[in-house]
Amino acid sequence: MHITLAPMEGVVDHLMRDMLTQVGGFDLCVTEFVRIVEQLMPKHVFYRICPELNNQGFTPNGVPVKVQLLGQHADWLAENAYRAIELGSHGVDLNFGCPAKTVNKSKGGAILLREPETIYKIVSAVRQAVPKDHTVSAKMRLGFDDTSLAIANAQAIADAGATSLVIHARTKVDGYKPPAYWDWIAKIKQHVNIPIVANGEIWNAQDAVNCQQQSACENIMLGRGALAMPNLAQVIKNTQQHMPWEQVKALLVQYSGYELFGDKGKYYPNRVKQWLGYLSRQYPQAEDLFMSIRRLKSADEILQHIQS
Ligand SMILES: Cc1cc2nc3c(=O)[nH]c(=O)nc-3n(C[C@H](O)[C@H](O)[C@H](O)COP(=O)(O)O)c2cc1C
Repeated sequence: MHITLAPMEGVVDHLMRDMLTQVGGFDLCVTEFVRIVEQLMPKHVFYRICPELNNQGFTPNGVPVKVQLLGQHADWLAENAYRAIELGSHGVDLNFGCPAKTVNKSKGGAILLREPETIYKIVSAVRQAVPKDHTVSAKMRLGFDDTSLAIANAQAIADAGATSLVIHARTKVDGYKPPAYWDWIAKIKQHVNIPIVANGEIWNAQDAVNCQQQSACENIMLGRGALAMPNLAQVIKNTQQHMPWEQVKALLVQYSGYELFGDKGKYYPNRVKQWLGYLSRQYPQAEDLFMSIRRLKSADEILQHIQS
């Protein structure tokens, strides 16, 4: 079984990737998306989203990292994909799943699932630009409004030459509301001939087994579940016990003590809060901590509070 750590804008940054891959069980990470407009993005944008590019695209303990791109302009996505590879990304991933209004308004993310032909154009252009020895993967939801184009979109991605496809088994309209429709992935799988990775709503080992069975996929991607239980990949792969709270707290201190964006540090307390929100699903102590820091604004105050 191959387990990928999901891209999660606003919380799965390079430090989170470092911590979770050290805890172990992950074979691949995908970055938060780089939003591509009509330009070749400056190199510093790629290094900011993916500092692992300074380490040949690996996390400190050697797990490969793949840069994710989001946008609607095939040619610009292709140029930027080439740049990501040149800088050291292990393949590139294309985001056809983001539900954010701002992103969808500018025709990026899940809204493209209304237009399989545009998706085909994007994936083909990127495939042509990226050297053959690098993978081009895509990540999609089951659709925007409904599942009527799910198979057409997956076929467009496969026909355009993508190496693999991650399917988050819900439509944009479903949002993040349970359940995830894993059986839909199995349906799609019958119509495409590239490897598929199943994603959505895996919170424990039993969910992983159910997902694998219903989706007919061996390989999975973990997002919120891995934030709620930092050793979830190990629980699933190597039947580890759940990580005790004391260990989780040590990771929290590490994460909280890190000035992620330097002078743009205002983003950083939000990341800690967001992570605590996910941890609250598994650890009551996290919920208490979240309640006590939720009004705090500065990184220092939050760190002191978490350490106390
Ligand atoms: C806060 C948040 C940010 C996300 N950011 C991204 C992103 O940048 N790119 C992407 O493809 N998916 C993104 N996703 C979707 C996740 O990668 C994943 O598909 C989704 O959370 C379902 O998996 P899960 O149930 O394991 O969390 C995001 C999800 C959340 C909750």
